Amino acid sequence: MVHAVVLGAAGGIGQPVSLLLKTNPLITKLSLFDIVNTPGVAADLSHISTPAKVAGYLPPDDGLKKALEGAEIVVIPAGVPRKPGMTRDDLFKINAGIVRDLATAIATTAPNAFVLVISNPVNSTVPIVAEVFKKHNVYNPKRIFGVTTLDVVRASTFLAEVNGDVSAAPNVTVPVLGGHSGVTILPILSQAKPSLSANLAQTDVEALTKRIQFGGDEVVKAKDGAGSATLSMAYAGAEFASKILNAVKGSGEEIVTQTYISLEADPEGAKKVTEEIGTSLEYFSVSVKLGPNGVEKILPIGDLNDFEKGLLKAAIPELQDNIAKGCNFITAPKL
Ligand SMILES: NC(=O)C1=CN([C@@H]2O[C@H](COP(=O)(O)OP(=O)(O)OC[C@H]3O[C@@H](n4cnc5c(N)ncnc54)[C@H](O)[C@@H]3O)[C@@H](O)[C@H]2O)C=CC1
Ligand SMILES: O=C([O-])CC(=O)C(=O)O
Repeated sequence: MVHAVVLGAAGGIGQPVSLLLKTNPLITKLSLFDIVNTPGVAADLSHISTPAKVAGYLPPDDGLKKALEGAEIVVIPAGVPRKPGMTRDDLFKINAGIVRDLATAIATTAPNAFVLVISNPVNSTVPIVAEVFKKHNVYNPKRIFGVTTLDVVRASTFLAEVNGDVSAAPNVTVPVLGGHSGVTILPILSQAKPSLSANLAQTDVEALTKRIQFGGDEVVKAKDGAGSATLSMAYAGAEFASKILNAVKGSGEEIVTQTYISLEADPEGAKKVTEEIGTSLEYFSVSVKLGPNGVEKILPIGDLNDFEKGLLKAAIPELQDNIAKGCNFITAPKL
């Protein structure tokens, strides 16, 4: 019996992610909120013969509060996407306020829900959600996640392609750490499983790294003004939600994934990661073990080669700026 909510459910990601959540047998109630079109999306999905009972909500008559009542997992793809020439940080102006307002509603109506933040810039929007929760005295860093699964999905696909066997992609894993924008995305290809093809030259590794870091731009360019990744993001978002739900269910299997979180989620694990990074960062996409309460353990980064150490060093200034910008938006808002 799980009540899942999608905020921004009528959008390019919102619709397909709602579809995929409707097919998750663990979800028994699916509430869809957006500023437009949710009654139609909900009516459409409600004809699918899976357990979840679907309802659509709009802002009038306290729709957001009604959608969130009793929510156990909230997925947030609300906000504007990029157009060619824009960075994710350029979305901050519009999306920061949207995410703040939605986080306020969650903090007051469903403070114990798992919150999965998709809206960009993720490096800043996750700190925004966390600061709003702190303000309402309901902060639990184990339950607030930046969804970076698309980077992980891309890494598997692109590496399988480079290794010459795309069909192997489902069994290829690459930890992707750091953040979710350009140089802050850190694919740790030296830890890929199965390991990189031995005849891959360093120039190929660098090209592959760049492709994973800028995979979002590839889609923005191909869509040519019509938005950014939606379908692959919906797949990734539903995969991540399913990992959380399986961990909550306590299936017994070990669930490890990467996600952008506050390192406060596991102070013991964070100590080691901070030592490995060499700088104290409040938020970082790390490998985590998930459990019934969300983040159970932050896992160490592990060995990096010199190229990866260089990537990590290059990611830190942008991450620091993005984190500070998100936190300050709530703690020191400009008048
Ligand atoms: N984390 C990640 O890996 C990825 C993140 N994204 C981000 O996801 C976000 C959404 O992208 P798309 O779905 O393509 O955009 P979209 O424009 O197609 O959909 C966004 C939806 O949000 C709704 N919305 C706007 N303000 C709202 C509010 N206050 N409350 C509820 N809903 C509201 C809109 O009405 C629209 O339906 C963007 O910020 C994009 O950059 C996109 C791809 C990957
Ligand atoms: O590139 C974008 O703006 C959307 C996104 O985050 C991604 O596809 O990774």
